Amino acid sequence: MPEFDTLIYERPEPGIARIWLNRPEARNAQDTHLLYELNDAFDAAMADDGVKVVILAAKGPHFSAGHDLREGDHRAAGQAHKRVGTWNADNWDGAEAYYCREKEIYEGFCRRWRDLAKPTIASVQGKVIAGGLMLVWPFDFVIASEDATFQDNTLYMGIPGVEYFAHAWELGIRKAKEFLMTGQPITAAEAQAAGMVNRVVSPETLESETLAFARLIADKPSFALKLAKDAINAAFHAQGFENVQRAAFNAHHLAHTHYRLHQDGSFMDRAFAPGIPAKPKSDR
Ligand SMILES: C/C=C/C(=O)SCCNC(=O)CCNC(=O)[C@H](O)C(C)(C)COP(=O)(O)OP(=O)(O)OC[C@H]1O[C@@H](n2cnc3c(N)ncnc32)[C@H](O)[C@@H]1OP(=O)(O)O
Repeated sequence: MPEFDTLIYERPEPGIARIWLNRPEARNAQDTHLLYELNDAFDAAMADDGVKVVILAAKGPHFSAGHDLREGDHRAAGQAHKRVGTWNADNWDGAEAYYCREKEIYEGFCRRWRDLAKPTIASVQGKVIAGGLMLVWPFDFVIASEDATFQDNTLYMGIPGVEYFAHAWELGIRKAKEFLMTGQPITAAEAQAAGMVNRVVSPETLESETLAFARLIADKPSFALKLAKDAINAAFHAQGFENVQRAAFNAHHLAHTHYRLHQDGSFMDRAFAPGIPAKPKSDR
């Protein structure tokens, strides 16, 4: 099995791969290393002909607390990975490198994961906050425990939503506006009613119910699964998701730049508005 620092990769049953986010001590906050490892883990599952469906689950009480707010040095993190493809990853004096880094590890990975060639299932408990949504929304199915809540609190930071801007597709236009502009969490039951979650199960049965759901997928022919997924994902394109995503990502970075300019003029590593504490709480 592939080995990772921040993930556990396993094959619990024939046809099924399961990736665990494994930073419970940081509530599965996503640092750069975790995101690149997660991308590599999905690659491993795609390359394995024995895998027909992939589960993304999380260790600990909460699925994900979003971006790692302690990873202050984006410059070092970006340069350490240096996969920022066709963009200039070194120009940190303006907006370019910051934009390009987020384009790759947030928007880019999410769009890629949404279109992975095999079906994917997010298995979710506890809190899913801001960037945590980007480890749920790109995947084909969401099985949520009754205690799961979902929240985009980025407006508190002066940012108009997480980088993967699927709110309207996940919740519908009116609920998406409420979700985004009030910044309040919604429950698993509310998320299911809005169409964002497939099934809500008890915390005790989340793992077994997710596996049972995965079996329903894994007993189908892999090529038919691939074709079905691609056909339904074509709806994103037909509905203009790509254009909305581009516009929203650019607005996201306009907001980053706005707040950086409004602080003390030092550019990088001050992504968040004054008043957001080093360890923000979701109710702020
Ligand atoms: C565009 C922006 C996108 C984003 O995603 S920005 C990030 C948005 N996320 C948040 O605002 C969530 C912040 N975290 C919380 O609100 C809480 O945490 C939780 C509700 C998720 C969990 O609360 P509890 O179970 O009481 O744990 P705890 O004592 O607050 O945290 C345990 C350890 O986890 C670290 N941690 C939590 N969230 C993050 C994070 N987002 N980035 C980095 N570390 C995080 C803490 O610092 C602490 O660590 P230590 O035990 O060493 O003090």
